[in-house]
Amino acid sequence: MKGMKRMAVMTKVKKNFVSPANIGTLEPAQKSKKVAFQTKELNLWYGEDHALKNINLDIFENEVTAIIGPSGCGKSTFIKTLNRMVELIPVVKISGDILYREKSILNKSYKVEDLRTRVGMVFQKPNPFPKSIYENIAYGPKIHGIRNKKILDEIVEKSLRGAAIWDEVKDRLHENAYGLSGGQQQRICIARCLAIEPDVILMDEPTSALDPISTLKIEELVQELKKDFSIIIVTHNMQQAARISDKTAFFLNGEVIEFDATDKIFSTPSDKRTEDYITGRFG
Ligand SMILES: Nc1ncnc2c1ncn2[C@@H]1O[C@H](COP(=O)(O)OP(=O)(O)OP(=O)(O)O)[C@@H](O)[C@H]1O
Repeated sequence: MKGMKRMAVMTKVKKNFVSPANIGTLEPAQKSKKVAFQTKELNLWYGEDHALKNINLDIFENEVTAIIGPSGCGKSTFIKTLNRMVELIPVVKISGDILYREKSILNKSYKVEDLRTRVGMVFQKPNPFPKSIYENIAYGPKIHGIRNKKILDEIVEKSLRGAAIWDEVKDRLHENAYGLSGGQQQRICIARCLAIEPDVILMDEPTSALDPISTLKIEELVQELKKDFSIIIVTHNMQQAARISDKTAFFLNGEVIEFDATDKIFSTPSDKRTEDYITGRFG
């Protein structure tokens, strides 16, 4: 299975947390990184409401990209365009383009099912299925036709290890996931996402419903996961963006005001509006 190596790396959740003082020190490898997503003059309307305006962003692989901005500025809308979830809303109109691994996902011939196996999503509120922990993780692979119990067992273990929750649940795999704490449920949702072996993980405020310790665990996990995945995280928490992201995009009224290395955004932003937002003068 091609995820074996990837999963082996993911089993170690390191504790070498990036402190705000040394964030964003971009390694030389950065220059050779590939672009996972690229949006070109992306516009989106909900009926008459122009929610995204001329968005041009490059999302690099093996990086954490934080999307910040005040409520209603289009952050969730933006990430939901990347897995085409937004098109479930009938009034939505889109112009421009979104390239995933250099192919237009807005092209009618691009199958949304293919996209969703490459681009996983974790939501604000943990949303496990009302099933056992095991079934939550095995669900996606089963849908993709994997029936062999031994292979499913391996995927479940690797995914739970990858989401840094194996040790906590290994003895209760057949208990209902609803019996776990909110923070554990969120890591189950991340494990469920890993089980389909995505390439990109979209996270929409994944820690906003969690206590500080669970939040820290998810933040550490994100740092570990970026070795194998590209992560895009919407957050209202400035410290979180500063702690865990490599790049930050500041959205305001549907526009990207500034997109840069996170240390630059948080130390010397180019735009006064970015500075006002990150220093809490508005939003
Ligand atoms: N399903 C929808 N139908 C119509 N308008 C919508 C819909 N979803 C979002 N909008 C509008 O699009 C704009 C952007 O909303 P979005 O949820 O993307 O913002 P956000 O930055 O994620 O906000 P928050 O931080 O509060 O979650 C808002 O004006 C919102 O009212």
